[in-house]
Amino acid sequence: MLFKGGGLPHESLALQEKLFGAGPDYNFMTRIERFKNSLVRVQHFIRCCARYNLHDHADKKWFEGVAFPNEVSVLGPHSGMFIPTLKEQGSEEQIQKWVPQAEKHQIMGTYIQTELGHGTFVRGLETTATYDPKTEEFILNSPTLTSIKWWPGGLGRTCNFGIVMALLYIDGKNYGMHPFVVQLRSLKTHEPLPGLTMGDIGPKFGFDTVDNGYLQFNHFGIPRENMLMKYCQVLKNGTYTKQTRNPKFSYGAMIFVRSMVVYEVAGQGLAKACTIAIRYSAIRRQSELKKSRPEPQILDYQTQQYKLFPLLALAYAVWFTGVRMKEIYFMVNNEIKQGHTERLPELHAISSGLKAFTTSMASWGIERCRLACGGHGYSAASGLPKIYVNATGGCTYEGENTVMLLQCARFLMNIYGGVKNGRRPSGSVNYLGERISSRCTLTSEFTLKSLADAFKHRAARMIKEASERLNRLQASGNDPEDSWNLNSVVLTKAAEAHCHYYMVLVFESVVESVEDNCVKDILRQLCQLLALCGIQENSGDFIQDGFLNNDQLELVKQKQLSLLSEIRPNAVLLVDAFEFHDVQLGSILGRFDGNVYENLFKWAKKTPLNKPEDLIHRLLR
Ligand SMILES: CCCCCCCC/C=C\CCCCCCC/C=C/C(=O)SCCNC(=O)CCNC(=O)[C@H](O)C(C)(C)COP(=O)(O)OP(=O)(O)OC[C@H]1O[C@@H](n2cnc3c(N)ncnc32)[C@H](O)[C@@H]1OP(=O)(O)O
Ligand SMILES: Cc1cc2nc3c(=O)[nH]c(=O)nc-3n(C[C@H](O)[C@H](O)[C@H](O)COP(=O)(O)OP(=O)(O)OC[C@H]3O[C@@H](n4cnc5c(N)ncnc54)[C@H](O)[C@@H]3O)c2cc1C
Repeated sequence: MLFKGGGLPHESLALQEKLFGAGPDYNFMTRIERFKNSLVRVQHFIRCCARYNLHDHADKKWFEGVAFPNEVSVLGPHSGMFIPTLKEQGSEEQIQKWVPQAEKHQIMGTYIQTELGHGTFVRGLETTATYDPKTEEFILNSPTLTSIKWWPGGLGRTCNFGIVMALLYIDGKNYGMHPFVVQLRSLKTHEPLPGLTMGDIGPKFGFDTVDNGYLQFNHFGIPRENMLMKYCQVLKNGTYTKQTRNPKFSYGAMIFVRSMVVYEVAGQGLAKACTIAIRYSAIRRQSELKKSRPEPQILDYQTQQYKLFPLLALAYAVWFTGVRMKEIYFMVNNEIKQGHTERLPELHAISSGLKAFTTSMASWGIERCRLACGGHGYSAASGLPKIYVNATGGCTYEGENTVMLLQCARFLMNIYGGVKNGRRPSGSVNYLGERISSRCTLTSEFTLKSLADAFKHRAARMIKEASERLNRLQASGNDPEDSWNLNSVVLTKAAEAHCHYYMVLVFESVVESVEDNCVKDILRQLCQLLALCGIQENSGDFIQDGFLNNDQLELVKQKQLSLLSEIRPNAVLLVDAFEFHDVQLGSILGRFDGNVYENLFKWAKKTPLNKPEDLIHRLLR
């Protein structure tokens, strides 16, 4: 009950739906079959929403977790980007017009921003929306090959609507990127509307159940009322008006998804991978520890614990950080709605930084879990390849991770510069205004406070050094842009150090808030392990300025190893506590009942390659 709160009843309802629990095995399907199967599930999910009166997004999420295990469906871009953008950027009238239809799935939409030539550099996008006051229409056009929209999820075959990000032109003047609601397909025939060339972009690393698509506009007209007009308006006569506002408000959909990805993608993905690898390691026996004794569970090898328990600690840390990130998003977004925009830069920085930091760590961690399962980890039956290919997409979509770290670093440099000029920082960066002790307080007790302080010291020092290096590069004659580029590796490392500290701090605060002493002790061990592994893996950062000495580093190593044995008795319980149902894991290795071998054998017998009458059989005969 540490995690799920009120979600379980909905999950149980979803598990009762035969269509979600059974059906053909994903691993034996072609891409087209996977896509079709997902669409059937989408339709059933929509029926369930009506039947069980599921309106609240959180309630729907429990259903989605069962209906689309370890994959993204076309509902992801629809409910995660299309509807939120309508709500956030639309006028009251526009919200009334489109949101109810979208929530009832009468129209299906996606978020259409990226182009063949540009994804990261949003200001480089080329699609144009030119206002014609005579017809009171915007004419959408793709003027170049590189301006063809490319990637939006659901665009290829499914969606009949989309929010298109395009450059607004009035009277030859470019007003920058704006969002437009565009009907893409006929609501009767589902055919693309005339003036649109569109389709699926082809097979990908993962995301088989999503039809990521392309879209080329050939002077395609849409009504004036279809520009989302909460913040900017184009009047009938072509007059452009805008509220005093931050121009980055139109990037709001990206902040929203980045904030959600920490928990939904990184936290869930890594927790599932750890569940599979740790349960399997308790079932699998191999070699011998002592002569003439039964083969031990592989989880009893220290090296196996060293591979998996830090990842378990990381899974808990990312999970807690993801929950905190969501809370912060909704809190700051409410402030923004009431006109208080002061914390937008911080929200942008922390959501960009954590999205990048946690998806990279989770992606690396899921692959480590797969390796820790030996040969069977390489089989699709482990469920780990599917978890990996879908979760690792999070390193790229919603802002490529290096670019996102640099956005976080940009904010850190601004804050640090402000501190030098006497400004007091607050929120997630308030430590940059503190006098940071240069003396390490770590002792063999390894209190969570002393561990968090070590990460604080590292982040503050690396931010300071990145800032000073930037100034030196400029002082030696480089212009600001070249100085930034020449410093960008150092900047990304400073941003990572900031995010790492933030994650340790969140974990520490969760441990402190737990009342049950037994649970508190176990979580404290995990938090210690997370921090100690972070110190060891980045030991250079901690010893470079003499903060940590060799003796302390030796203590770190010793404590890390002793924690492995302390965590071992609770390891399986700690993954069971994530409460993933077998349907959600999609893994034979991670089955709750532990019947791994019997089911691997059954599964292999079902593989299509074993069917007697097929082309291969004829060729081999
Ligand atoms: C209620 C629960 C609901 C749960 C719903 C579930 C949600 C989903 C959960 C899981 C998702 C799984 C499914 C996902 C499916 C995948 C969908 C994928 C979609 C996409 O990928 S959409 C396309 C995304 N594209 C990008 O992210 C592009 C990345 N690039 C950029 O963001 C920007 O171009 C940039 C930030 C790299 C640079 O922008 P720009 O050049 O314009 O700006 P700069 O000159 O660098 O900076 C200027 C200034 O602005 C600040 N800034 C930049 N961005 C923002 C922002 N977004 N907000 C606020 N401020 C911003 C920047 O820091 C600078 O500030 P200073 O001048 O330094 O002060
Ligand atoms: C699974 C998936 C789903 C997606 N869904 C959608 C969707 O629904 N809607 C949509 O509009 N888009 C979608 N996208 C597109 C996605 O948002 C972009 O691919 C992403 O923003 C990265 O942009 P890019 O492809 O231009 O990468 P690039 O910017 O070309 O990145 C390539 C390399 O260049 C580096 N680089 C680029 N710029 C800089 C810089 N300024 N400084 C340092 N290094 C830099 C990057 O770090 C990276 O190593 C999706 C992508 C994927 C993979």
